[in-house]
Amino acid sequence: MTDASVPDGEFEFEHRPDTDQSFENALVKARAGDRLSVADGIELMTTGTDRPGVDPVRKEQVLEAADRRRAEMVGDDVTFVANLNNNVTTACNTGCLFCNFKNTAHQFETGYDDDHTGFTKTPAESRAVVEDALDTGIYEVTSVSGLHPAFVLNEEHREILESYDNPYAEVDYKPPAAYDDDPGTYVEQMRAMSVGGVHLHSMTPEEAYHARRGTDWSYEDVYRELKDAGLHSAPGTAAEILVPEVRDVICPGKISTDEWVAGMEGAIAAGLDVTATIMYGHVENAAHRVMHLQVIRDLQDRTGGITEFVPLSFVHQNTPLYDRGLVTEGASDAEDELMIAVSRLFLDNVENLQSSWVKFGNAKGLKLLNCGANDFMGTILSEEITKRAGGGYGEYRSFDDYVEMISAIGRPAVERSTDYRERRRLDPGDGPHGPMLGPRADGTPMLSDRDGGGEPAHADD
Ligand SMILES: C[S@@+](CC[C@H](N)C(=O)[O-])C[C@H]1O[C@@H](n2cnc3c(N)ncnc32)[C@H](O)[C@@H]1O
Ligand SMILES: Nc1c(NC[C@H](O)[C@H](O)[C@H](O)CO)[nH]c(=O)[nH]c1=O
Ligand SMILES: N[C@@H](Cc1ccc(O)cc1)C(=O)O
Ligand code: SF4
Repeated sequence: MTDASVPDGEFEFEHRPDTDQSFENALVKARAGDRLSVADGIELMTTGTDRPGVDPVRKEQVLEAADRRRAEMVGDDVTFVANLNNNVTTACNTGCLFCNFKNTAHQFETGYDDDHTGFTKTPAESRAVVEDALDTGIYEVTSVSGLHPAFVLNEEHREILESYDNPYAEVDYKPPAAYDDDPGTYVEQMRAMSVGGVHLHSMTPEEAYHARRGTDWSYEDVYRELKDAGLHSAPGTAAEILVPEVRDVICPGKISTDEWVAGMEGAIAAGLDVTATIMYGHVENAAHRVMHLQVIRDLQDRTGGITEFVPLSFVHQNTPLYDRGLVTEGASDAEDELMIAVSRLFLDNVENLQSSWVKFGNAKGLKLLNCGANDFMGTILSEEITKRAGGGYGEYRSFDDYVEMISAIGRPAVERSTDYRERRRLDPGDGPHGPMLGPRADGTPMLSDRDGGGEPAHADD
């Protein structure tokens, strides 16, 4: 398999999917549950490096092996969480070429005239959003945001940044007075969102980097302070592809692979669970995907702190990568299936593998639950990242949608906590369904008057 979405001859990567392993050997190891090498993983991801394109028979063999491994590792339950996404701000100067979530920060400055689609919430506004959602029964709030130049960890951090001669140029800092809306400090946002016993899942390694920029503070210290302010676990986005030659193309302004790993280790050392992600289907090839999986597996060997792995399929429509002709499309169905399957087979130390209905839609999202995935994400209630990138699968799934879809593939539907330790099996014959694990949840359907977003909630759509 080549990197199909890349226009011919565009990138001369050092790492290419050629190996000295054979597909058959790799498949034998995968079926036996032996630990796979990167060369093995590349064979499975490509269905053989000795032939062009995906071989449909071999692909089915890989998917079947992964589905079996899923059943052995975690059983048949399909889990999901009652959660809310709350993005604090879209202001960001990092300039990732795959991202249309952000708006450059100067557009938020007082006196900027042209219209823009961005927003910044004060801590009080964030709290109000979480408060409302708590009444619907959510267990978790997930909060990921742009790196607003006025955002700082705490007042001590602000003083340090203000002591620079030219803080905007040197450490991407401008005081709140320069902007229409003030995000406050990260600590204030954590305090605001961790209201009423909700589980707060926030602060990606990229955001943690921003929360310590211009200081010599460790990631562990920063995450400890955030934890004291109410943070419970950290999302492992900003991972994208953890191979430098790919980051150089798609996100040259972002933290490096090593920095991402250091951030995750800091969060885990501070006592937080973390998730891990890969964002694939753009300029990278199958070798990069498997190299990324090895970074994750090594991190998990050292820490055991990763609760789930989330393959995020690149949504290309409204992104600079697409506009500039650097990619022509996202991943194919076969690439999505193999990404999930090889993640299950390669990551022998990560229990939970998420199928993201936001990225894949219902039909493919369900299919992937038979290719190695065991988790079907969360209700989320609102979504900005995929929507702004041009994705059309909506912003919400109800518990009834979940039970209907998961039952349709013959699997038990299970409400979970963020850390997967609390679980509640739902009885398909006993609807209407609502959450029970959240601090204010009592089984009432979350938003009974809303539909499932951008597409009907049928397993066969
Ligand atoms: C939008 S950022 C917000 C948090 C923070 N700024 C960061 O970079 O971690 C969260 C993640 O969304 C994902 N993302 C952004 N644009 C995407 C796209 N077009 N398709 C798929 N995933 C995307 C990336 O994996 C990114 O790390
Ligand atoms: N895959 C996507 C997620 N996943 C995160 C989950 O919703 C949940 O927060 C996590 O499993 C921890 O419990 N969130 C998105 O907004 N978009 C996705 O594509
Ligand atoms: N916010 C990310 C997805 C995500 C969030 C939290 C996680 O723990 C994992 C993945 C996106 O939509 O692209
Ligand atoms: S992915 Fe995150 S860091 Fe990169 S531009 Fe988007 S919001 Fe900013």
